Parts: sequence; structure tokens; C-alpha cells
Amino acid sequence: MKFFKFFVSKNTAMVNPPPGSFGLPFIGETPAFITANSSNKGLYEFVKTRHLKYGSCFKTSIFGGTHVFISSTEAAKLILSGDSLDFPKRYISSIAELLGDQSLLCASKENHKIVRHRISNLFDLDSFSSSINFFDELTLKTMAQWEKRKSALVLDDAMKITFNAMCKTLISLTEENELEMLQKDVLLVGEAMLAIPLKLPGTRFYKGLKARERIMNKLKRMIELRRKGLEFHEDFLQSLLTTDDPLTDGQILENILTLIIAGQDTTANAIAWMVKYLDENQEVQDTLRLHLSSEIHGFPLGLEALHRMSYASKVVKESLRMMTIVSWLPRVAMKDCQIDGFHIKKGWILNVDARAIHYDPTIYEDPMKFNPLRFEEDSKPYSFLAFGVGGRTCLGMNLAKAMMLVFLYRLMTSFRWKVTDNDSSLEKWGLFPRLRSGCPVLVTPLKTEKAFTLDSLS
Ligand code: HEM
Repeated sequence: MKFFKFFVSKNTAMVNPPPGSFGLPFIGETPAFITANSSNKGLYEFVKTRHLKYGSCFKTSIFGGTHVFISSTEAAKLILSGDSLDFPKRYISSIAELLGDQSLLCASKENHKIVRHRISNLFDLDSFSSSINFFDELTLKTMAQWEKRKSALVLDDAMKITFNAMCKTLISLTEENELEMLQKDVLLVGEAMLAIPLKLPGTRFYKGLKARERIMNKLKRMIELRRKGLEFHEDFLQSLLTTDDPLTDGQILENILTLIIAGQDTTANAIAWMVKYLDENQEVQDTLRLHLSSEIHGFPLGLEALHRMSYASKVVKESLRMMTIVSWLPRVAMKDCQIDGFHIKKGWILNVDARAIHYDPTIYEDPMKFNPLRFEEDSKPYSFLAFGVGGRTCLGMNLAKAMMLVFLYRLMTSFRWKVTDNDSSLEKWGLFPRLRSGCPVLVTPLKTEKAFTLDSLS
């Protein structure tokens, strides 16, 4: 029976489009979308209120396009697997303008295939391993400061550590001032992604475009120096420049920016939410400590140790379910079709609502409960979408999970700690859900642990 729910029909006129409102002429529901993004409830509030009003599939009009939000695993399979129909990825045009049309996130199908293939070659075991070691080194240094201060803002520090680790791995940038300047520009690009695309001086979008220009110029200079043989570094950029079949400069520049944006904010926010969930669930924390001490005892913190962290991996997964950092996955319908019994027109954007799937009680029992053990059993197909599935699965998934595990390990084995602000409201204009409180913690060092010894790095 399900098969008939998803066929491409030449005669779909008899089937209704999804419920929902197109809002006002021309601007549609864009003002409500922007209002949600500039509130402390966050962008997903726009989707959540309509999901509650119209059900698991609804339509709306934002930024001049028709968007459908859909939250069944059957629809997710159909749209994301690309098995039967083709639903290419499609971001709103302002995102494409800020990242560039050569960016992995926005490239055409053909370009995407080439770029993804070349870039994924670089996520090999060696570079992966050195990225993790560097991330660990930075985490240890940062936590050494926590020990002195007895307190910390987890989100700020996680942003800095992930940003610095990404910049080192990608472009060998380690100079403090330059890192700070670049981080500010990356933040401006991120904030502009969901702003109204007005190119007027002073607007958020304009500031984002200017920041992109500065980042591109900086990266261009780096490429120039390396091409002239004036600089050489063993990093991601160098490999991209010296491979037999190199990408174009445009592809390299836009994808370095993409990797920084896709990797930093997401992972840092995920770390802060994980700390918050653990704080709210002391019994999970206790179990985690027991597991870490028995599973990792005597192992240096390298890839093997990470593989042994089975309970901690479930904590990471459950945190990513509870706070779905990328709330929905956008694709475009290339033909008229029927999905979940609704008529979808060619050109409409189909957003797979990952967050709603993660909170569906028919998939996850008691979904509001933070329960890592729910992942003892394999997830049902298309029910865990934190990193997407199919041909557009997150390229940095393993790196992100490894960074979260390293941070978790160091936090749990170095301190007793307590979050001092339980506020769950979100920062305005965040591309991803970002805790407004920054997740402040008070920490008490666990003196018995061998923490902060850089020689413990593998
Ligand atoms: C907790 C952290 C992260 C989360 C939750 C996350 C999540 C996601 C999601 C949901 C997608 C889109 C899937 C889709 O539309 O189907 C994605 C794509 C992507 N992510 Fe991540 N990500 C994280 C970290 C990273 C890191 C660390 C990197 C890079 C080092 C990275 C690089 C990418 C890239 C390049 C894509 C585009 C892949 C493509 O379209 O082929 N991500 N990520």
C-alpha cells in the first residue's frame, strides 16, 4: 500500500496539496520566519507552530519560494535516499550567494559529485588522527585555564577550540589575532545566511557578503604564497593544491569556507547542548563516569580509545537527537509528485523535518527523556537524521563525533562540574540552535585523574 503513497503521477490534480498558508502576496510568511529567527525561541519555532497546526506535512512560502516541511520516515527515505526519484539539495538563494555555487552545500549535482569525491579523499585516517590530537591538545590547554578560574563558558570555549582545530587542519592558521579576525568574519557570514537578502550597506546580509569577500581574499593570498613556493604546510589546503587532478581555485576557496562553517558552529553547539543534557541527568553522568574509567583505563586518548567509548558514543548520539543541530534537510522536487498522499509541484522545496522525526513518540519512546540506552538497539531506518543520510550525508560526521567524545572524556575525567544557568532560550540569529546562556559551568578539578598532561596525547 505504501508504494502507492509515493509514486510520480502524470495526473496528480486529484490529490490535494499539503495544508498550510502562503501568507501575504509576494512576501509570503517570510516576516514570521525572520521574526522566529530574531527571537530567543529560535528559527525552528516557525516550523514547530505550523507542525502543531497543520500536521506532519505542511506548506508555506518563504523568501519567494514554496517550502513543504515533512516529517515521516517514509518521506525521508524517498527524498533523501535518491533511490526512485531525484531530489537534489537546494538552499535558499541567500545561502548560495554567501557560500558560493561551487560550495559542496550548494553545487549542482555534477559539480557536487566531483568536489565531494576529492574532498572526502582528504578525510583519511592520518589527517583524521592528527585533527583529533590537535583538538585534544587545545581542549587540555583550555581546561587548564578552567582549573585556575574554577569556571567556564562551555559554548565560547567549544567555539574557539573547534574553530582553531578546523583552521589548523584546513589551512594551518594558528596565529591568535588572525584566528580572531577570521572567526568574526565567519560569524558574520553565518548570521547573514538566514537574513533578508538586501544588499544595502548596514544590513546583516551586506555585512555577511563583505565578510565573505575578506575571507576569500585571505584564502587567495594563502594560495598565492604556496603556489610561489614561499610557504608550505602539511594541511588540507596543500593537499588540494598538489593533487594530480586539482579542483579550481574557486572550488577550493568556497569549500574551505564551507568546511569551516559546516564544522565549527555545529560541533561547538552540539558540545554545549551535550553538557547541558548531562547536567540535567546526573544518573547518566554517573553511569558515563563508570563506563569511561573501565573502558578507557590505560589507553592513550587516540582512535582506539574513542572506539572503546561505547556508552559515551550513545550519550553523543542521544544529545544530537535531543538537540537536532541541523533541524531540517532541504531538497527540491524536480517533477510533480505525490508524497505522503499530498500533491507536490515541480520546483517546491521539500524540507525533511529531522527534528520532528527525532521527537516522534511512535519512533522514540518517551522522546523528551534523555536516555542514551535507547541506542542499544539499532535505530529504525531514516529515524536518526542528525547528520543526514544518503549521498549528502555530513562529510565531517566522524570528525564531529570524535571531537565530541574527546571533549566529553576530558570534561568527565578532569572535573566535577555543574551548569550554573539552566536557561534553555536561544541566541537570536543563530544559524544553528545556540544556547543564549553560553552554558556556564562551575568546575572542581578531580585531582586523582591524570588530567592536563600533554604527554598523554597519542
Ligand atoms: C555535530 C556536528 C555536525 C552536525 C550535527 C552536522 C550535520 C550535518 C547535516 C545534517 C548535513 C546535511 C545533510 C543533508 O542535507 O542531507 C551536513 C552536511 C555537511 N557537513 Fe556536517 N555536521 C556536523 C559537523 C561537520 C564537520 C565537523 C564538518 C567538516 C569538517 C562537516 C562538513 C559537512 C559538509 C561538507 C556537508 C555537506 C555534504 C554534502 O552536501 O555532500 N560537518 N552536516
